[in-house]
Amino acid sequence: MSTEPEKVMNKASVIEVAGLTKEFGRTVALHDVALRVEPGEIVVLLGLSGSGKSTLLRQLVGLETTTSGSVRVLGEEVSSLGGRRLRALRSRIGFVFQQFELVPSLTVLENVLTGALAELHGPRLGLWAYPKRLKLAALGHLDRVGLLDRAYQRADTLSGGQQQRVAIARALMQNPQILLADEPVASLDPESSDQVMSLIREIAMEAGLTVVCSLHQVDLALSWADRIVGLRHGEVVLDTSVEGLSKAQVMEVYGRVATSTSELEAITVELAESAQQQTVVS
Ligand SMILES: Nc1ncnc2c1ncn2[C@@H]1O[C@H](COP(=O)(O)OP(=O)(O)OP(=O)(O)O)[C@@H](O)[C@H]1O
Repeated sequence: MSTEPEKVMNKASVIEVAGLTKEFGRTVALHDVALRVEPGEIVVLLGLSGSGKSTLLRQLVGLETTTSGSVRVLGEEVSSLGGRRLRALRSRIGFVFQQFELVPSLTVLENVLTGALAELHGPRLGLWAYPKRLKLAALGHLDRVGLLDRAYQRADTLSGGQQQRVAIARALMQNPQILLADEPVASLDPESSDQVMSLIREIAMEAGLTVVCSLHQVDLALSWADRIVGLRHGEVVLDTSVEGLSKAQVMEVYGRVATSTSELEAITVELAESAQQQTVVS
Protein backbone atom coordinates (compact mmCIF):
# COMPACT_ATOMS: atom_id res chain seq x y z
CA MET A 1 0.00 0.00 0.00
CA SER A 2 1.12 3.57 -0.66
CA THR A 3 1.08 6.33 1.92
CA GLU A 4 -2.13 7.73 0.37
CA PRO A 5 -4.44 6.98 3.36
CA GLU A 6 -1.97 8.72 5.69
CA LYS A 7 -1.95 11.83 3.48
CA VAL A 8 -5.75 11.83 3.46
CA MET A 9 -5.95 11.52 7.23
CA ASN A 10 -3.76 14.59 7.64
CA LYS A 11 -6.10 16.80 5.66
CA ALA A 12 -9.22 18.38 7.11
CA SER A 13 -12.47 16.55 6.39
CA VAL A 14 -14.31 17.87 3.38
CA ILE A 15 -17.69 17.22 4.98
CA GLU A 16 -18.32 17.13 8.72
CA VAL A 17 -21.88 16.61 9.86
CA ALA A 18 -22.61 16.33 13.59
CA GLY A 19 -25.87 15.86 15.48
CA LEU A 20 -27.86 16.84 12.41
CA THR A 21 -31.61 16.69 12.78
CA LYS A 22 -34.05 17.89 10.14
CA GLU A 23 -37.77 17.96 10.72
CA PHE A 24 -40.50 18.86 8.27
CA GLY A 25 -43.42 19.56 10.58
CA ARG A 26 -43.94 16.25 12.39
CA THR A 27 -41.80 14.28 9.95
CA VAL A 28 -38.30 13.61 11.20
CA ALA A 29 -36.33 13.31 7.96
CA LEU A 30 -32.91 13.13 9.66
CA HIS A 31 -32.19 12.32 13.29
CA ASP A 32 -28.85 12.98 14.99
CA VAL A 33 -26.83 12.22 11.87
CA ALA A 34 -23.03 12.21 12.07
CA LEU A 35 -20.90 11.89 8.95
CA ARG A 36 -17.32 12.76 8.08
CA VAL A 37 -16.09 12.51 4.53
CA GLU A 38 -12.38 12.81 3.75
CA PRO A 39 -10.89 14.31 0.59
CA GLY A 40 -11.17 12.02 -2.42
CA GLU A 41 -13.58 9.56 -0.78
CA ILE A 42 -16.41 8.10 -2.84
CA VAL A 43 -19.37 7.56 -0.56
CA VAL A 44 -22.75 6.06 -1.43
CA LEU A 45 -25.87 6.73 0.61
CA LEU A 46 -28.25 3.77 0.62
CA GLY A 47 -31.67 3.39 2.18
CA LEU A 48 -35.33 2.89 1.42
CA SER A 49 -37.34 5.63 -0.18
CA GLY A 50 -38.01 8.28 2.47
CA SER A 51 -34.98 7.32 4.59
CA GLY A 52 -33.48 10.82 4.26
CA LYS A 53 -30.86 10.51 1.50
CA SER A 54 -31.96 13.51 -0.56
CA THR A 55 -32.53 15.60 2.55
CA LEU A 56 -28.97 14.92 3.69
CA LEU A 57 -27.53 15.86 0.29
CA ARG A 58 -29.61 19.03 0.20
CA GLN A 59 -28.40 19.99 3.67
CA LEU A 60 -24.81 19.83 2.45
CA VAL A 61 -25.43 22.71 0.05
CA GLY A 62 -27.76 24.68 2.28
CA LEU A 63 -30.84 24.07 0.14
CA GLU A 64 -32.82 23.63 3.36
CA THR A 65 -32.40 24.97 6.86
CA THR A 66 -31.30 22.56 9.58
CA THR A 67 -33.48 21.95 12.64
CA SER A 68 -30.43 21.35 14.82
CA GLY A 69 -26.84 20.23 14.55
CA SER A 70 -23.87 21.25 12.49
CA VAL A 71 -23.06 20.87 8.79
CA ARG A 72 -19.52 21.91 7.84
CA VAL A 73 -18.53 21.69 4.19
CA LEU A 74 -15.09 22.72 2.92
CA GLY A 75 -14.49 24.30 6.30
CA GLU A 76 -17.64 26.44 6.27
CA GLU A 77 -20.61 26.11 8.63
CA VAL A 78 -23.34 25.95 5.98
CA SER A 79 -26.21 27.23 8.13
CA SER A 80 -24.26 30.39 8.99
CA LEU A 81 -23.78 31.34 5.35
CA GLY A 82 -26.10 33.44 3.27
CA GLY A 83 -26.07 35.35 0.02
CA ARG A 84 -22.68 35.72 -1.58
CA ARG A 85 -20.79 33.36 0.75
CA LEU A 86 -23.33 30.58 0.29
CA ARG A 87 -23.16 31.04 -3.49
CA ALA A 88 -19.37 30.93 -3.28
CA LEU A 89 -19.50 27.64 -1.38
CA ARG A 90 -22.03 26.16 -3.82
CA SER A 91 -19.80 27.12 -6.73
CA ARG A 92 -17.23 24.63 -5.36
CA ILE A 93 -19.80 21.82 -5.24
CA GLY A 94 -21.17 20.13 -8.37
CA PHE A 95 -24.65 18.61 -8.12
CA VAL A 96 -26.03 15.94 -10.43
CA PHE A 97 -29.74 15.08 -10.25
CA GLN A 98 -31.87 12.12 -11.22
CA GLN A 99 -33.72 14.07 -13.92
CA PHE A 100 -30.55 15.67 -15.39
CA GLU A 101 -32.13 19.19 -15.27
CA LEU A 102 -30.86 20.19 -18.71
CA VAL A 103 -32.48 22.91 -20.79
CA PRO A 104 -33.96 20.73 -23.55
CA SER A 105 -34.07 23.38 -26.29
CA LEU A 106 -30.44 24.46 -25.84
CA THR A 107 -27.48 22.76 -27.44
CA VAL A 108 -25.39 20.33 -25.45
CA LEU A 109 -22.52 22.84 -25.39
CA GLU A 110 -24.71 25.66 -24.05
CA ASN A 111 -26.01 23.35 -21.33
CA VAL A 112 -22.45 22.56 -20.27
CA LEU A 113 -21.59 26.27 -20.29
CA THR A 114 -24.40 27.03 -17.84
CA GLY A 115 -22.17 25.31 -15.28
CA ALA A 116 -19.98 28.44 -15.43
CA LEU A 117 -22.78 30.93 -14.77
CA ALA A 118 -21.77 31.47 -11.15
CA GLU A 119 -18.36 32.60 -12.38
CA LEU A 120 -19.96 34.90 -14.96
CA HIS A 121 -22.34 36.49 -12.43
CA GLY A 122 -25.46 36.22 -14.55
CA PRO A 123 -27.27 34.60 -17.46
CA ARG A 124 -25.88 34.48 -21.00
CA LEU A 125 -27.93 34.15 -24.15
CA GLY A 126 -26.30 32.25 -26.99
CA LEU A 127 -22.89 30.72 -27.43
CA TRP A 128 -21.32 33.99 -28.55
CA ALA A 129 -21.92 35.44 -25.08
CA TYR A 130 -19.43 33.06 -23.42
CA PRO A 131 -15.69 33.78 -23.37
CA LYS A 132 -13.61 31.55 -25.65
CA ARG A 133 -11.68 30.02 -22.73
CA LEU A 134 -14.95 28.76 -21.22
CA LYS A 135 -16.10 27.35 -24.56
CA LEU A 136 -12.80 25.51 -24.87
CA ALA A 137 -13.14 24.21 -21.31
CA ALA A 138 -16.72 23.06 -22.02
CA LEU A 139 -15.61 21.25 -25.16
CA GLY A 140 -12.82 19.61 -23.15
CA HIS A 141 -15.33 18.35 -20.56
CA LEU A 142 -17.61 17.09 -23.33
CA ASP A 143 -14.66 15.24 -24.77
CA ARG A 144 -13.98 13.75 -21.33
CA VAL A 145 -17.54 12.38 -21.08
CA GLY A 146 -17.37 11.07 -24.67
CA LEU A 147 -19.83 13.52 -26.22
CA LEU A 148 -17.69 16.00 -28.13
CA ASP A 149 -19.38 15.02 -31.38
CA ARG A 150 -22.79 15.98 -29.89
CA ALA A 151 -21.79 19.51 -28.82
CA TYR A 152 -24.06 21.35 -31.25
CA GLN A 153 -27.05 19.03 -30.98
CA ARG A 154 -30.13 19.95 -28.93
CA ALA A 155 -29.97 18.37 -25.48
CA ASP A 156 -33.38 16.73 -25.84
CA THR A 157 -32.19 14.68 -28.81
CA LEU A 158 -29.83 12.66 -26.59
CA SER A 159 -30.55 9.43 -24.72
CA GLY A 160 -30.97 9.48 -20.94
CA GLY A 161 -27.46 8.18 -20.33
CA GLN A 162 -26.00 10.79 -22.68
CA GLN A 163 -28.00 13.56 -21.00
CA GLN A 164 -26.64 12.53 -17.62
CA ARG A 165 -23.12 12.64 -19.07
CA VAL A 166 -23.84 16.21 -20.24
CA ALA A 167 -24.98 17.02 -16.69
CA ILE A 168 -21.67 15.66 -15.40
CA ALA A 169 -19.75 17.82 -17.89
CA ARG A 170 -21.81 20.81 -16.73
CA ALA A 171 -20.88 20.08 -13.10
CA LEU A 172 -17.21 19.87 -14.10
CA MET A 173 -17.39 23.44 -15.47
CA GLN A 174 -17.42 24.57 -11.84
CA ASN A 175 -14.07 22.85 -11.19
CA PRO A 176 -15.78 21.44 -8.11
CA GLN A 177 -14.04 19.96 -5.09
CA ILE A 178 -17.10 17.94 -4.20
CA LEU A 179 -19.60 16.19 -6.45
CA LEU A 180 -23.01 15.40 -4.97
CA ALA A 181 -25.29 13.12 -6.94
CA ASP A 182 -28.90 12.39 -6.01
CA GLU A 183 -29.88 9.08 -7.59
CA PRO A 184 -28.06 9.95 -10.81
CA VAL A 185 -28.96 6.70 -12.54
CA ALA A 186 -32.49 6.13 -11.26
CA SER A 187 -33.94 6.94 -14.69
CA LEU A 188 -31.44 4.85 -16.66
CA ASP A 189 -31.27 1.25 -17.85
CA PRO A 190 -28.68 -1.02 -16.17
CA GLU A 191 -26.08 -0.67 -18.95
CA SER A 192 -26.25 3.14 -19.04
CA SER A 193 -26.24 3.17 -15.22
CA ASP A 194 -22.98 1.24 -15.16
CA GLN A 195 -21.45 3.57 -17.76
CA VAL A 196 -22.48 6.74 -15.94
CA MET A 197 -21.31 5.49 -12.54
CA SER A 198 -17.98 4.29 -13.96
CA LEU A 199 -17.48 7.66 -15.61
CA ILE A 200 -18.16 9.51 -12.35
CA ARG A 201 -15.70 7.27 -10.53
CA GLU A 202 -12.97 7.71 -13.17
CA ILE A 203 -13.38 11.49 -13.24
CA ALA A 204 -13.44 11.68 -9.44
CA MET A 205 -10.23 9.70 -9.19
CA GLU A 206 -8.49 11.76 -11.89
CA ALA A 207 -9.49 15.07 -10.31
CA GLY A 208 -9.27 14.02 -6.64
CA LEU A 209 -12.97 14.86 -6.28
CA THR A 210 -14.89 13.88 -3.18
CA VAL A 211 -18.19 12.23 -4.13
CA VAL A 212 -21.35 11.65 -2.13
CA CYS A 213 -24.03 9.90 -4.12
CA SER A 214 -27.39 8.38 -3.25
CA LEU A 215 -28.30 5.16 -5.01
CA HIS A 216 -30.99 2.51 -4.92
CA GLN A 217 -28.95 -0.24 -6.56
CA VAL A 218 -27.08 -2.23 -3.92
CA ASP A 219 -24.90 -4.13 -6.42
CA LEU A 220 -23.85 -0.92 -8.12
CA ALA A 221 -23.05 0.67 -4.77
CA LEU A 222 -20.89 -2.27 -3.73
CA SER A 223 -18.95 -2.25 -6.99
CA TRP A 224 -18.59 1.50 -7.20
CA ALA A 225 -18.20 3.10 -3.76
CA ASP A 226 -15.28 3.25 -1.33
CA ARG A 227 -17.69 3.45 1.54
CA ILE A 228 -21.39 2.91 2.17
CA VAL A 229 -23.53 4.91 4.54
CA GLY A 230 -26.93 3.35 5.20
CA LEU A 231 -29.87 5.42 6.37
CA ARG A 232 -33.06 4.10 7.93
CA HIS A 233 -35.84 6.43 9.11
CA GLY A 234 -33.37 9.33 9.02
CA GLU A 235 -30.70 7.62 11.12
CA VAL A 236 -27.31 6.29 10.08
CA VAL A 237 -27.46 2.54 10.61
CA LEU A 238 -24.37 1.54 8.61
CA ASP A 239 -21.15 3.42 7.87
CA THR A 240 -18.36 1.27 6.58
CA SER A 241 -15.80 0.66 3.85
CA VAL A 242 -17.07 -1.63 1.07
CA GLU A 243 -14.01 -3.80 1.50
CA GLY A 244 -15.19 -7.10 2.91
CA LEU A 245 -18.77 -5.85 3.09
CA SER A 246 -21.32 -8.46 2.00
CA LYS A 247 -24.56 -7.81 0.20
CA ALA A 248 -26.43 -9.47 3.08
CA GLN A 249 -24.95 -6.93 5.53
CA VAL A 250 -26.08 -4.10 3.28
CA MET A 251 -29.61 -5.53 3.13
CA GLU A 252 -29.92 -4.99 6.85
CA VAL A 253 -30.02 -1.26 6.06
CA TYR A 254 -33.39 -2.04 4.50
CA GLY A 255 -34.48 -3.96 7.58
CA ARG A 256 -34.23 -7.19 5.61
CA VAL A 257 -32.22 -10.21 6.69
CA ALA A 258 -31.58 -12.88 4.06
CA THR A 259 -30.82 -16.40 5.23
CA SER A 260 -30.05 -17.84 1.79
CA THR A 261 -28.65 -16.68 -1.54
CA SER A 262 -32.02 -17.12 -3.24
CA GLU A 263 -33.73 -15.04 -0.56
CA LEU A 264 -31.04 -12.37 -1.00
CA GLU A 265 -31.68 -12.25 -4.74
CA ALA A 266 -35.44 -12.09 -4.19
CA ILE A 267 -35.02 -9.12 -1.81
CA THR A 268 -32.69 -7.39 -4.31
CA VAL A 269 -35.27 -7.73 -7.08
CA GLU A 270 -38.05 -6.53 -4.78
CA LEU A 271 -36.07 -3.45 -3.73
CA ALA A 272 -35.14 -2.66 -7.35
CA GLU A 273 -38.80 -2.90 -8.38
CA SER A 274 -39.93 -0.69 -5.53
CA ALA A 275 -37.25 1.90 -6.40
CA GLN A 276 -38.38 1.78 -10.05
CA GLN A 277 -42.00 2.42 -9.00
CA GLN A 278 -40.86 5.39 -6.90
CA THR A 279 -39.01 6.77 -9.93
CA VAL A 280 -42.09 6.49 -12.14
CA VAL A 281 -44.20 8.26 -9.49
CA SER A 282 -41.71 11.09 -8.79
N1 LIG B 1 -39.91 19.50 1.56
C1 LIG B 1 -40.42 18.54 2.34
N2 LIG B 1 -41.54 18.75 3.03
C2 LIG B 1 -42.06 17.80 3.84
N3 LIG B 1 -41.50 16.58 4.00
C3 LIG B 1 -40.39 16.31 3.33
C4 LIG B 1 -39.78 17.27 2.45
N4 LIG B 1 -38.66 16.72 1.91
C5 LIG B 1 -38.58 15.46 2.41
N5 LIG B 1 -39.61 15.23 3.26
C6 LIG B 1 -39.83 13.99 4.02
O1 LIG B 1 -38.61 13.66 4.66
C7 LIG B 1 -38.40 12.24 4.62
C8 LIG B 1 -37.07 11.95 3.90
O2 LIG B 1 -37.23 12.28 2.53
P1 LIG B 1 -36.05 12.17 1.48
O3 LIG B 1 -36.55 12.72 0.18
O4 LIG B 1 -34.85 12.77 2.05
O5 LIG B 1 -35.85 10.59 1.37
P2 LIG B 1 -35.01 9.75 0.30
O6 LIG B 1 -34.32 8.69 1.08
O7 LIG B 1 -34.19 10.66 -0.52
O8 LIG B 1 -36.16 9.12 -0.58
P3 LIG B 1 -36.11 8.70 -2.15
O9 LIG B 1 -35.19 7.53 -2.22
O10 LIG B 1 -37.52 8.34 -2.46
O11 LIG B 1 -35.63 9.90 -2.91
C9 LIG B 1 -39.62 11.65 3.92
O12 LIG B 1 -40.54 11.25 4.91
C10 LIG B 1 -40.16 12.80 3.12
O13 LIG B 1 -41.54 12.67 2.92
